[in-house]
Amino acid sequence: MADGLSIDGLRVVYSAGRGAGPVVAVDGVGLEIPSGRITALLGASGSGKSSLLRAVAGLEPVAAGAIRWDGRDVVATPVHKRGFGLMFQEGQLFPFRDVAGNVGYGLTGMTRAQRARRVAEMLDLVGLPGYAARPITTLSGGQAQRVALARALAPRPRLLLLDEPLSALDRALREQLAGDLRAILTEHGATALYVTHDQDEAMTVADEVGVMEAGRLSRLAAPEALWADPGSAGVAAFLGFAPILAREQAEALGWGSLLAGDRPGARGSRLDGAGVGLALAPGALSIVGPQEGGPGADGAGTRGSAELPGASGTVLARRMRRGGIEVDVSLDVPGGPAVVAAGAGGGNGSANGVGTRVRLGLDPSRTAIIEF
Ligand SMILES: Nc1ncnc2c1ncn2[C@@H]1O[C@H](COP(=O)(O)OP(=O)(O)OP(=O)(O)O)[C@@H](O)[C@H]1O
Repeated sequence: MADGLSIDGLRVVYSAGRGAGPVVAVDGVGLEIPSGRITALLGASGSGKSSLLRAVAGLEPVAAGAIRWDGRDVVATPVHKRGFGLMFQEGQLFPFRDVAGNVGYGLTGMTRAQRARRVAEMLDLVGLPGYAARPITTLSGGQAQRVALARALAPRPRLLLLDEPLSALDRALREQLAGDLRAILTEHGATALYVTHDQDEAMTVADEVGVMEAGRLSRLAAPEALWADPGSAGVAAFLGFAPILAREQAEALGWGSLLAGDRPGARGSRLDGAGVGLALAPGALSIVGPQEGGPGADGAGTRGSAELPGASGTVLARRMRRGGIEVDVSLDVPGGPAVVAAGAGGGNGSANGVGTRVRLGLDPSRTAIIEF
């Protein structure tokens, strides 16, 4: 008997109203979350992430399939008897209670002293010691979400369901809280299903990340494995891989060896057919010098890596991104130019301004093989 959450062939179907056909929001998903592990679900808007989480919570009816905890089907169990904790985008704290009143809300069958002890323990865990008497209305957005997390964890739920818990916060806070959240959940030994559309957040928080497309779970893997092998063009595009070069294009650029089966992370069985391509992850390309033979080119530093040749293109645009200069380059590939983003390193930009011809190097570790 499997420990933890086990979902099998889950379907969630909505009726879309008069005249319209039903909407299949979750279409035959299987997923296991072993006890003590955190799984995040990523996917475009409307891919079915929230519907899946809500069905597990008991908030949406299940059209088909099973949801089991420790091997026992909970589909017929009402929401409040599943023993699952919930946390949403807006913490939905009770504004008329103070912090302690919110965190202690679900703690039944305890003496007042026991409850106060548990509340204090939870506030320590989420980094808000001493906040028990604070009115909810005086909290910042980040503090409110920490209180919401403390409230969700306080009754020791066997599974914690988090739906976009950080989406209402600004980027810097989201990044910090995502790291804190992982530490808190792991310290607490929590089993969790975490829904988000932010891939950095998913990869920071979770042990395994699933990508949903149109109601189906396309891929489920540990973050590094997902980056090394996104599996399909759809998942790769969702993660930000661009472009995905066809085999002929990769070969014409001199990068065909990266499609070889003995590459770490590559799945050999894929490589027999012609229908494979090379997907470039963000940061895979960077300018290594002016185009060979062009003005100022001396041949040095024009190779992409020890084994790979570089590729030439024309700079179309430049921008500042996360402290570095990034350029859009129109890369000469068979079948027409492909516009790619590449790092330009430091410098004042006179060497690689808009319109100049440059040579791009490829970091082979930031590429993946895709099956079409
Ligand atoms: N109550 C509802 N009635 C009818 N259709 C619904 C209902 N809730 C969701 N849907 C539809 O089900 C599909 C999946 O929606 P869902 O909210 O699960 O996706 P999501 O991946 O969580 O999206 P988002 O990131 O935008 O929240 C969408 O097509 C949506 O329009």
